[in-house]
Amino acid sequence: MEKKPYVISNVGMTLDGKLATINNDSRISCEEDLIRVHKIRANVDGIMVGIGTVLKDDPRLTVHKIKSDRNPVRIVVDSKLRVPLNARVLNKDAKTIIATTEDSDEEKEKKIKILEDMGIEIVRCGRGKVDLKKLMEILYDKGIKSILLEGGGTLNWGMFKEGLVDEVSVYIAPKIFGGKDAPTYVDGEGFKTVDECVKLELKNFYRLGEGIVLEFKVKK
Ligand SMILES: NC(=O)C1=CN([C@@H]2O[C@H](COP(=O)(O)OP(=O)(O)OC[C@H]3O[C@@H](n4cnc5c(N)ncnc54)[C@H](O)[C@@H]3O)[C@@H](O)[C@H]2O)C=CC1
Ligand SMILES: Nc1nc(O)c(N)c(N[C@@H]2O[C@H](COP(=O)(O)O)[C@@H](O)[C@H]2O)n1
Repeated sequence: MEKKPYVISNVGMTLDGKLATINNDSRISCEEDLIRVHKIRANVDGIMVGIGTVLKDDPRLTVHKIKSDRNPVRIVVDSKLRVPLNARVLNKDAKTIIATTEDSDEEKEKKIKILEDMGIEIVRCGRGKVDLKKLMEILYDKGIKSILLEGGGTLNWGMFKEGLVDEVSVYIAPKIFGGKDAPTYVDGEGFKTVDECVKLELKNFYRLGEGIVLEFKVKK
């Protein structure tokens, strides 16, 4: 696939690979790591999350831990258009694109109109769930050449499965959350065999605050 943004997947996870506790407490990264993430945010064209993350964390998705004169475009992948109208990701601090499906009903069309009146751009691709490959092409054509993918586990799975991630950086905190239903770095259905899995090449690792950062390139 030629026309796609360069995608960096980043999370803060526990040693057991969790993104949050079973009660959705996702405070994993130390302050030093959040500053590292905001340095990446300041250098990409877009920050992308799934609607699950918006509903659970109500993130701002701006550069607010370091000084920066620009905010990337915020991209929310939201098949059923569940985004609350008072979500912080819809505020005026940065441009926001909501990616949803081409499926249509009266209620959805009404909500699209409200969101567009609020200045939110709506991109429609796919049926049932957002077609992530098509979305990448559309975003590239809009000038978004690099994206920081910030989860959660369901969207991460979709992006890895489609081969759309180029680089991985993870912060591993010295914590163990446990819980088979706690969100992990990559959820979804999972690959059935080792042959199918995503293969990575370790590029760098270092101590940061109380934890460790690992950086990989995705083998294509
Ligand atoms: N520690 C960390 O670094 C982070 C933690 N989190 C945590 O992750 C959890 C949220 O994760 P999830 O519930 O998995 O939600 P998610 O943020 O991955 O969003 C999933 C949603 O994405 C949408 N979607 C549309 N098309 C899709 C496609 N083709 N493939 C995949 N998804 C598609 C669907 O509407 C789906 O419900 C929260 O507990 C949050 O706190 C989230 C981000 C980072
Ligand atoms: N890197 C990282 N470490 C953690 O411990 C986290 N919980 C997250 N969460 C991601 O950051 C978003 C919050 O962004 P704002 O500070 O509100 O701008 C959250 O929605 C997750 O995508 N990340």
